[in-house]
Amino acid sequence: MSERCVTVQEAQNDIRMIVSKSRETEEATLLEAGGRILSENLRAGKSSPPFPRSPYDGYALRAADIQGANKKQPVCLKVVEKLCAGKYPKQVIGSGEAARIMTGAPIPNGADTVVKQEDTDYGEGIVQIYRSQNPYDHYCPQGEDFLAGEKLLTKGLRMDAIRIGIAASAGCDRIRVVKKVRVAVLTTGSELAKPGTKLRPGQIYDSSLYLISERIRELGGEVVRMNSVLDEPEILKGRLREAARCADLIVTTGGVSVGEKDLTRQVLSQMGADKVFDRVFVKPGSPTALFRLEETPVFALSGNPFAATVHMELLVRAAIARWYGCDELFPHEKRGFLLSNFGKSAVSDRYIRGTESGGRILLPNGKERSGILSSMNGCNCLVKIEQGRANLREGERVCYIKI
Ligand SMILES: Nc1nc2c(c(=O)[nH]1)N[C@H]1C(S)=C(S)[C@@H](COP(=O)(O)OP(=O)(O)OC[C@H]3O[C@@H](n4cnc5c(N)ncnc54)[C@H](O)[C@@H]3O)O[C@H]1N2
Ligand code: MOO
Repeated sequence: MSERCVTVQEAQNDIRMIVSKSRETEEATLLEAGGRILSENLRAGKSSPPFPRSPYDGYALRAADIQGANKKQPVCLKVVEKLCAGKYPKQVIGSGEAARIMTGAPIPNGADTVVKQEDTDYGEGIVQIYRSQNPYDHYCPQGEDFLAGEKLLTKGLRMDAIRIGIAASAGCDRIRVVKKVRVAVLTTGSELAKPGTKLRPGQIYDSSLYLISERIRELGGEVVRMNSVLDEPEILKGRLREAARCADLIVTTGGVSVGEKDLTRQVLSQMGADKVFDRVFVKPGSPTALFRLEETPVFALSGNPFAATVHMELLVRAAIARWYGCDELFPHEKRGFLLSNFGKSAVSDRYIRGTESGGRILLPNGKERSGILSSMNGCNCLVKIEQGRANLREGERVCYIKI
């Protein structure tokens, strides 16, 4: 069968076609909701604040009563009630009256403004007011934050601290979320050693297993299998079969190049997996392939940890975004400026590591080969160097994706 080499955009279109949006939802308490994806719109049951409230410690009164008041000619009002936060007013404020009020307490009917206590003599029975105010100055109306029935959060949004706070402010203690996508991560390579063990000659520590698994969790997935697999076809087959039984997506690394022990494609084909594409026209990680094993998408990433990271962000993340119907997770391109020069050109688009702040991107000095991971420390974006562009200088415009 002929080789299918796709651009990143074509690969992302393929992913949209083969990964279906999950319909499975569950309930999560607000304490469990961080990072989860809302599966239905969240509407306010009640207005917030539920009553007009005081933004200051002071006196609630009628603005008409204090017109022209100042320190030399104060207005005296009778204090008819004291209202702390949590109390509900019993009195209606009439002309010539005021209520002592604390921040957060309901403003009583009849009053239309609150004068800060610093602008009074702090009187208890009678208070002197030293300033004039307009109606609804220093006044938080009912529903100032949101009204009952208002849509506060749209389905497909990812819950973060602010959104959890918004849900809580609307009185929700549980929200409906999309069930977590279950992902199996298999790294392949007979040279891979488990961190914490002693390296034998020829071995290298398996960084990608931990890197990819943690990234899946950061993106809201559940890692259901984490296996490091020897370059042995039968072992790999067994692991892939198990993974297909329990996972919605499978991510493998290594074994996709042309070497004698590069078995991943071969094994997947022997298992009857359908090939979606063989290669991506991009550097690094051009040997990245996508298969479908019994309907489960299998992302076969290349072994070099940085190349695996690039395709984790461009492709696996696109799949997770699709699964959740969450556009915020999708690796959208943004535009920025380089703060460093970049010398290499490429026959295809190339992604390099960078650190972005305010649209300005610093590149680490050297150490950018796809097997090098340590210089990723502190990086927060992947910068796209378009095919044919060479000798990029500081100040040039580039596209990047945030990670
Ligand atoms: N003759 C050719 N050789 C290679 C080509 C080519 O076109 N012709 N392509 C190169 C490119 S580009 C890449 S990318 C790699 C992809 O190779 P594989 O995906 O088969 O990856 P491996 O050979 O298994 O590993 C590559 C490299 O990364 C190390 N590795 C692998 N897994 C891990 C891990 N989990 N943690 C840390 N390091 C890992 C591995 O030891 C190798 O050094 O092929 C090129 N070759
Ligand atoms: O595509 Mo590879 O990661 O450049 O060596």
